[in-house]
Amino acid sequence: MKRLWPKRRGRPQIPVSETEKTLFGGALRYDKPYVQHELPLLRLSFWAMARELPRMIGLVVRAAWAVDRPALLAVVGAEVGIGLSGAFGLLATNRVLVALFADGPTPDRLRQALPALLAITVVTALSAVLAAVSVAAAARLEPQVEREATARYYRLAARVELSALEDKDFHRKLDAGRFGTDSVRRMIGNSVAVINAMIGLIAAGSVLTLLHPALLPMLALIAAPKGWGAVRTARRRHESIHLWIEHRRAIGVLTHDLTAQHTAAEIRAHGAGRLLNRAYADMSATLEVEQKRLAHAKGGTLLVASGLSGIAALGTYGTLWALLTAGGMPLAVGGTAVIAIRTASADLTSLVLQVNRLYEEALYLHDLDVSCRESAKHAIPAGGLPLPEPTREIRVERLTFTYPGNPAPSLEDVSLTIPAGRVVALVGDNGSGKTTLSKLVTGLLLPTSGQVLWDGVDTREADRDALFDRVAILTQDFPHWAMTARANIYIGRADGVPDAGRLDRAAAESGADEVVAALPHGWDSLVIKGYERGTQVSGGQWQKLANARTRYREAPLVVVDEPTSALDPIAEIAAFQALREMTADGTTVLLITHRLAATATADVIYVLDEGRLIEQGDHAALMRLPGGHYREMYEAQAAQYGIRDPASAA
Ligand SMILES: Nc1ncnc2c1ncn2[C@@H]1O[C@H](COP(=O)(O)OP(=O)(O)OP(=O)(O)O)[C@@H](O)[C@H]1O
Repeated sequence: MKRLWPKRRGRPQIPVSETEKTLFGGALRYDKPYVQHELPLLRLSFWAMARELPRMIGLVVRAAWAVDRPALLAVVGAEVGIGLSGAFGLLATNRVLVALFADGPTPDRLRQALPALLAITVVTALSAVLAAVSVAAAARLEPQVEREATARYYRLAARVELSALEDKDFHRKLDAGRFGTDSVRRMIGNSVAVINAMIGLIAAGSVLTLLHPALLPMLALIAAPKGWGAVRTARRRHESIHLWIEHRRAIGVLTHDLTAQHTAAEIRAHGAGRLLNRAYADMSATLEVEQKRLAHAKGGTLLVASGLSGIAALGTYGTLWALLTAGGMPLAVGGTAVIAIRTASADLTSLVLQVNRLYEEALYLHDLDVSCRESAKHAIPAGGLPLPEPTREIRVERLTFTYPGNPAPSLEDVSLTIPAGRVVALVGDNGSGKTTLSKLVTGLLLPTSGQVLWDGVDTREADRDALFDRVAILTQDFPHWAMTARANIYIGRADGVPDAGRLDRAAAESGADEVVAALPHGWDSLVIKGYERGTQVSGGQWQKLANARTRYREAPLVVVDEPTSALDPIAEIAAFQALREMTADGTTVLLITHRLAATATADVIYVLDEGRLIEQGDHAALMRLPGGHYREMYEAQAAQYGIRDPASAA
């Protein structure tokens, strides 16, 4: 059968159905980091894999040692015990056979065999107890190792600089790490199986060598084809999974859309459901062909492996026969040898399989390691210069910022001042740099050149945690936390003690109180559908909850990016009025909006265009600028309502 994945010649193409071409413009390829593992894994020879074995087991042992030494020692101790019991059991079996095949009356021979039989019973029972100890200790280790690895990964990920997250390469590495957290757990089971098979093999091999030195190479001949078959089948399966993974994903995307809520209307009214169902039938038929191919290939490989193994077994048993008939080996020893050969060949096959799996998991574990190291390298530093209390002004000086990988800067040579206790508005066309500027002001991004100074303290050198503590943000795409309405507000100051009075105030000021009053379980309602106490809230209601969250933070600088985009006209007017009122206690409001009626009352308005600051002043001053961009934008909006601003008449 034609290889789908020719050795060392890159990635072949799988058939692309008409459906995929129509719906996805071709095969749906993952942009995921684990694709990078396909080739190294498949190119690695079995022997290279075996050489890697100690390092891989070392990784797991170190992780386990760090979280639960007693459990690790219990697993290792039990596995060694099981191996030794196996060897002892084989020797005892030999004794039994020697006694049974000896001359003399049967009752005497049985009496002779009795001590060895009792020893076998004890050893078998001990082995069972040790196996239970190993399973229990491994089960205790697995979740701990996984938890520790996962917690470390997410702890580090949550501290990464925002600019690093914008870097595609870093993001890939970070993303790849997620798959490694599962691998650590799975590697414990694999490592235990590898240790178990190795000890069993050494024990059976030693006993065989003791019985007759010619038997050990025979054993290798029996086991080798089975090992080859196992690796070949596993590798072929692995190739297939990676090669077809996007295809399966595409099928998943289709079937998910068929039952999703947000597609339900068009699935029915536009007939999209018929198209998706046809697409499912088409794509799953292609996949079925691959599954059949795999099954045939597996059958063929198993047949060849079993045939070769059978020939080797025939040779081995022939040798045994020759040794027995030539009188070079007693019959009892021959019997023990047969048992030892069967045990050892099962251990060898299992060893090959488990090493194969271990290697695959180790690749993902390596990703986790890289991801954690890179995250630590790009972490927001702890500590730094303290900020004067209270903040009087934030100054932006000759600020330029370029996103990683972007050819041009998103902000260029921008200088402006944000005085405390004022409403400062940022306006400009889409993509002019307003959101980016707000992220630099709040220390979420650091300048490429120039500086942002909080009362003279550069955000690069400031204690960033202290800086974040003074900021509340409401982004355009604010998070819809899948929690209760109450938790959606409390998370606004997640490290503080929940304060019910503050929550009530924030809710009243933002209109969230009315939203919550209408929810079936009030503040305890889950604002996600599909769960008990769950309910769906509208876009505008979400925005009120998010507004409340920002207010609950009670931070001296509030940055709001299109805070009213989903609100009805009355709620919008109230929201802008409430923002204005926030300045009464000295809070600074940095307002980003395209609703220019709202910026008319701002103390200062900065107009950005293609990353540059082009105009500044209050509404009246900007409306007096002939041919000004602000004036042009304002008049365009006002014209929709047939309004003429008195300031522009000047
Ligand atoms: N994460 C990012 N990675 C790369 N480029 C970005 C990123 N975010 C924004 N940009 C680019 O930076 C420029 C400024 O974007 P920004 O979001 O700051 O504009 P904006 O004025 O807030 O736009 P809008 O009014 O549409 O919200 C745009 O050209 C945008 O494509």
